[in-house]
Amino acid sequence: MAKETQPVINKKGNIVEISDGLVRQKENIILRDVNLEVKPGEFVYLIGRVGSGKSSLLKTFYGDLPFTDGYGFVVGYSLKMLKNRQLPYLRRKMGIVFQDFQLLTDRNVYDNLQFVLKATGWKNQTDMDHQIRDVLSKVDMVHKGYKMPHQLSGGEQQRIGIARSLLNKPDLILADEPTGNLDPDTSDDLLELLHHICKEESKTVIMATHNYGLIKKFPGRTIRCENTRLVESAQEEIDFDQLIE
Ligand SMILES: Nc1ncnc2c1ncn2[C@@H]1O[C@H](COP(=O)(O)OP(=O)(O)OP(=O)(O)O)[C@@H](O)[C@H]1O
Repeated sequence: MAKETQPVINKKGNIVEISDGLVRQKENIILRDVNLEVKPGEFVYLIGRVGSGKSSLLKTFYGDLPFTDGYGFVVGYSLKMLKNRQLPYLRRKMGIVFQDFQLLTDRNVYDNLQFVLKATGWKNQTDMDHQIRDVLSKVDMVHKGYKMPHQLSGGEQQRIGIARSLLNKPDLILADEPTGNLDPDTSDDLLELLHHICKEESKTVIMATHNYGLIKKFPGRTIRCENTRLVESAQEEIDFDQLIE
């Protein structure tokens, strides 16, 4: 796959910028008047009640939902002008982490990672070996490459999910409820890892979560989806109890 060389930030220095945007699921408007600016290296939490639009917003960022109104810029791409053929390039610049890990169950960790590399155009075996080792070491799983997904704990599977998200050296990580299937201690470890990757690897992270305990433990910029709008306020002003479903 050819390299795309346009800068991942826009003229205002944002890696993500939406102004006057709409987020839709078919004919339904999920979020309106969406205004959001994210600088490289930020860690942003996206919160809100069930069905408030967190996943829809993330899907809009990775081109899974069309962006039809307003200005939308993500990692160098205009969301409005996005062509189908550009989707693989956009998605190479971002890593996506899902709640349910989404590992291929019929192959081991190494082959899961190699599958993604091959699908995104990597050919040289030595380069692939090196890259797989590198991402596994970032999540402290370098000796688990031979394991099948079912031989790993939930926390370990999510570490592999994060390793997979790092394979193409993305600038942005989108994590949709990444701790949703993990127990509290494992969730803490995972958040520590994501914050570490944000800081040490200079990645931008946008994470949707219901786990407000985690936000209190690992503070960060917090944006709410509320009544079809995005609302931002200082963390100490958020009444998390109001948000519990
Ligand atoms: N594939 C779809 N087709 C039509 N409507 C959808 C689809 N997926 C989600 N929706 C609707 O869009 C709205 C927002 O859903 P979304 O999944 O973005 O919310 P969420 O905040 O991520 O919720 P949760 O916390 O449960 O993950 C909901 O009303 C939902 O029913």
